[in-house]
Amino acid sequence: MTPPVVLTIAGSDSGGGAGIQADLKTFAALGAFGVSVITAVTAQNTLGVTAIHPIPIDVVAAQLDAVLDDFPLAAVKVGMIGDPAVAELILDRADRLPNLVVDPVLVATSGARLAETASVAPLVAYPCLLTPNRHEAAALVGRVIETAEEMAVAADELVGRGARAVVVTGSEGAVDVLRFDGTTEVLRGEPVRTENNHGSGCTFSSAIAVRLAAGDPVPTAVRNAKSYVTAALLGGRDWRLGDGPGPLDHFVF
Ligand SMILES: Nc1ncnc2c1ncn2[C@@H]1O[C@H](COP(=O)(O)OP(=O)(O)O)[C@@H](O)[C@H]1O
Ligand SMILES: Cc1ncc(COP(=O)(O)O)c(N)n1
Repeated sequence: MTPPVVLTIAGSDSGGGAGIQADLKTFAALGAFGVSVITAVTAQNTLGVTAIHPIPIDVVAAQLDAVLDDFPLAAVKVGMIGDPAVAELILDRADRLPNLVVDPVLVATSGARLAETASVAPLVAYPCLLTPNRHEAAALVGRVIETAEEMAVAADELVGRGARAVVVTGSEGAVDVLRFDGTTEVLRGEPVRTENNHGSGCTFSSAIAVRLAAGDPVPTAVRNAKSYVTAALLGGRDWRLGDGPGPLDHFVF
């Protein structure tokens, strides 16, 4: 059977654990056919980011149009965009981008700054499914977020700005908060004791996109994606693929 096509619009991670590389592995692992629009090339490994080269906007647009002109997209995941012009491009083509999941990538797990808050601002007001981690949600609402209650208030505020649904993720504690359709759901996962969490956010948002493409309602897609990330974190727990926080085992199944 022909698989559903899922698009990632994101940056390349030379270390293979996050960005486009994590997205395409997640798509393949969960049964989707992945296509990609690369917005930036990062020189990166498990220890950090040493260079960022944004792709010129006309080349980003050409990639997007090449994909749109030939593939029936079932869902789209947006990761690192780096430049407000890319956000504007996505908004301009948004009526052809179904099941839009936006991970407002601002800071890498290693702490390196990957984008300015202003670059994702135009997308935050679009009715997409937003997946900020606690720190990204804090940058978007302009205050520190620590507790699940604060995550819920921030998610509600971001829905108020136009998002269709918001999941604020809590990293190691494995507690995420979903705000959708007027209700708040606190998702309590199994906390995995691991150093290897590089790309967990990219993997989570990509898995949500695949599950939406498969027809899951939003809360089911988010729960299924969370189970997949937990399994991939468990699978890669003992891997030693670099001196810093390593990647997940995307093909754990
Ligand atoms: N150590 C962990 N154990 C269990 N779940 C985790 C762990 N680290 C991250 N997660 C989960 O991975 C998903 C991605 O979240 P997060 O790591 O916060 O994203 P980001 O990479 O953007 O910081 C969330 O569902 C979060 O709860
Ligand atoms: C190119 C690129 N995109 C995104 C991330 C965020 O990774 P994480 O999922 O660990 O927050 C990254 N480190 N590099």
